[in-house]
Amino acid sequence: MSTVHLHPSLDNGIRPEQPGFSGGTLQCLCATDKVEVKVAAQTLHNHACGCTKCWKPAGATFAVIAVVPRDKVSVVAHGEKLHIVDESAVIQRHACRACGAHLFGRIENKDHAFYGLDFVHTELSPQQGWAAPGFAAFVSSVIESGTPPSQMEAIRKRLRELSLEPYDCLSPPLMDALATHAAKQKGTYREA
Ligand SMILES: N[C@@H](CCC(=O)N[C@@H](CS)C(=O)NCC(=O)O)C(=O)O
Ligand SMILES: [Zn+2]
Ligand SMILES: [Zn+2]
Repeated sequence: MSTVHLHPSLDNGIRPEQPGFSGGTLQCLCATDKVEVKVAAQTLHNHACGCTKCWKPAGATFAVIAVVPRDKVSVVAHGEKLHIVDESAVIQRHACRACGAHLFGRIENKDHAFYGLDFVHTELSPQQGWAAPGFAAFVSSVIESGTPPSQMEAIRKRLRELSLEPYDCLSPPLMDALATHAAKQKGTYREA
C-alpha cells in the first residue's frame, strides 16, 4: 500500500465507468438541507487537478473534476445556500456557504474555449457509473497548497501507477484545444 495520499476516490481504487450511464445528482456535504444539483449527462474529461482553486475534500492533495454541458446542470434543492467563491475567476465556482463543497463551476465568458461546459465533482453524487479520471492536471501546483517539493517524485510515480499521466497544465489534447481557439481568435489558425 502506497503512503502517498492523493484523493479518496483515487487512493481507494478508481471506480470504472458504467456504459450507458446518463447522469445523476450531486449533493453538498451538509447533514441537512443539502444543496442538490442535477447533472443530466455522463461527464467528459474527468481528471485529477492539483491547482489551489479547485475544491478538494478534507485532507486531499488533488481535486477530481470533470466537465458536462452547462444545459445539463440544474440546481434542484437549496440553491439559496450557494455563493460564487471568486467572481473574478474564469471559472465561477458555485459553493455551499455552509459546508464549502463546490457544486458546479461555470464559465460566463462566451469567448473562452471552454464556454458551455460546467465543471463538476462527481464524488458528490450518490450514484455510481460516472466517468473515471483519465489524467492529472496542474500537478506542480500542489506545492502552492503546501506539499513539500521533495514529495513530487513520489506523487508523479503514484499518479502513473494509477494510469493518471501527470501534466503541469492540462493534458495535450486540452492544451491543443485552447491553442486552436486562441489561433482562431487571432486569425492565425491553419488547417493541415
Ligand atoms: N498554479 C495555479 C493554477 C490555477 C489554474 O490555472 N487552474 C486552472 C485549472 S482549474 C484553471 O483553469 N483555472 C481557471 C480558474 O480557476 O478560473 C494555482 O494552483 O492556483
Ligand atoms: Zn452544504
Ligand atoms: Zn483546478
